[in-house]
Amino acid sequence: MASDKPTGQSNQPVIKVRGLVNRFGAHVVHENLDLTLERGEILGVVGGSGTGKSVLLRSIVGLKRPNDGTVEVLGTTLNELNETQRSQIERRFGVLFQRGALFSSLNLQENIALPLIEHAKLPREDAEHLARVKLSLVGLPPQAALQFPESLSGGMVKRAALARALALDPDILFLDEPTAGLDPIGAAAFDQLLVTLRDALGFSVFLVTHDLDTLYAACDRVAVLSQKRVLVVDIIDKVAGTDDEWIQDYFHGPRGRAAQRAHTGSSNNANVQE
Ligand SMILES: Nc1ncnc2c1ncn2[C@@H]1O[C@H](COP(=O)(O)OP(=O)(O)OP(=O)(O)O)[C@@H](O)[C@H]1O
Repeated sequence: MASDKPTGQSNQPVIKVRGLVNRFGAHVVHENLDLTLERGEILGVVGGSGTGKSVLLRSIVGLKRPNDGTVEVLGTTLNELNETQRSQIERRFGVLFQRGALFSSLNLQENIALPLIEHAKLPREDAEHLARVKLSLVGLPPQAALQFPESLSGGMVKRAALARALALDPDILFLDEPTAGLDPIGAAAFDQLLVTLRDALGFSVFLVTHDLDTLYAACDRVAVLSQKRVLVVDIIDKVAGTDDEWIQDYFHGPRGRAAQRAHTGSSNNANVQE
């Protein structure tokens, strides 16, 4: 289970989604969806394929305009903002998408320096120096700075993409399937890195995942998307106990049981005997 949350400057939630509606033509993806991300927490967002996890993430970061409802971020309601105000808020986000994280024609140092040059207007030399600091923060060796994405393993690419998402010291980190495509050891190392960085830097995390190990290892709370809304959001043990077919299959199928055993260090039999 993740370690204790760091104490934030305020107890206000960092994201408040209320009454969210998203549609594509006649297809309703979200209907009156409510969700809150508390300051300093890692919130895992799960649900069956097509339940709208990515659309929810995109609605919050401003890539999809909701059809109705409000998204409040860091105390500000997004749909009341003009373009300049919106881009100021968006600078406080770090986003790591499943695909297309890095530019293949730039080495890692240049990739991570880019937002620092474009948004923070740093001179190239300073930006690249900071980029090397970020790369070491995510556990990459100094020589990785001059390597190109295609020469790296999947795990190194994810770390580099995380370094880029952290370039502007975000308040909120959005991750879409960060451990997809990683082997179990690489995925576990990424989960641990995420918790360590959150503890050290104090950001809040909105994490879309299918990875049960990530839910157990890194998330403070878990939100389940189903029936066009958030069906339940709570600590993982309570979510796993919810009376719902998808939740029971997901958390108590063979993979769910294995993930639970790996993270509690006890078997279900031991629990039954208690
Ligand atoms: N740009 C779009 N145009 C039309 N329909 C879309 C668009 N983006 C998403 N959808 C639809 O919205 C629904 C939710 O998509 P979304 O990608 O958010 O699901 P998801 O829960 O992230 O799924 P998965 O776990 O498979 O990644 C799907 O039915 C999808 O086809």
